[in-house]
Amino acid sequence: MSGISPPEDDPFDFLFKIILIGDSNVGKTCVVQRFQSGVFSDKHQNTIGVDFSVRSLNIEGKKVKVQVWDTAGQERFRTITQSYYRSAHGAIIAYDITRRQTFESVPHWIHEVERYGAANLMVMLIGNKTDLAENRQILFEEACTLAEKFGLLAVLETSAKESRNIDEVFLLMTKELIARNTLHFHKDGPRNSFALDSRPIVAAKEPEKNCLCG
Ligand SMILES: Nc1nc2c(ncn2[C@@H]2O[C@H](COP(=O)(O)OP(=O)(O)OP(=O)(O)O)[C@@H](O)[C@H]2O)c(=O)[nH]1
Ligand SMILES: [Mg+2]
Repeated sequence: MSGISPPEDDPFDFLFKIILIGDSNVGKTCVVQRFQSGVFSDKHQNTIGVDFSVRSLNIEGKKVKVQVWDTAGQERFRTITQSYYRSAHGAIIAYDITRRQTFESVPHWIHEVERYGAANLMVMLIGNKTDLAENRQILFEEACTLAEKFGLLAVLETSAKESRNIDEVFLLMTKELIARNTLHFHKDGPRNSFALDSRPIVAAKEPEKNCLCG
């Protein structure tokens, strides 16, 4: 496990904590690495517990700090990972488009989010490994149906290997979090303090974004 403490002189307008969950080996760590440093490594190591990374984005003139909590998919780490749900603002559930079993686990992950996450936690779904399309076992439409059924924000298909849709995932989530004004950075408060707005999040229809959900 590794930790991040933002330096004192690193101001930001928004801070969002996004937890990445899903079965083991779907590519969560590779997605985060691609987002954070633009690299993909075939060298595989299962995540132990939770790994933290951070990236700053500039969105419409606002400095947005995105903390990503990359969790272990393996069952034996479940108790550790569950303890991180509560303070996350967004959750990304990942499955592997070439392994149906990982898609069938998605309702389980949604249940985990409902059980351990905050009431207004924003949830989106990603189907990773689109570079292996010849081995595809889940159609995009199927994922959309599931996302709609559970009222998720969006579905995007990604490839960490070929860098497809990776930034888009985090941008979509972050923009929605800003748009719904869920988090207000208290410039006059203690360093890096924040408060959640009490307004409930209502999923917006955004068919033009190719997500078909909400
Ligand atoms: N072809 C392909 N392989 C990928 C992609 N993303 C990840 N992989 C491979 O899938 C395997 C698992 O990737 P990880 O990122 O470690 O999976 P994880 O979901 O973090 O697994 P846990 O940490 O155990 O939960 C590795 O061998 C990666 O190289 C992708 O987009 N395309
Ligand atoms: Mg991992």
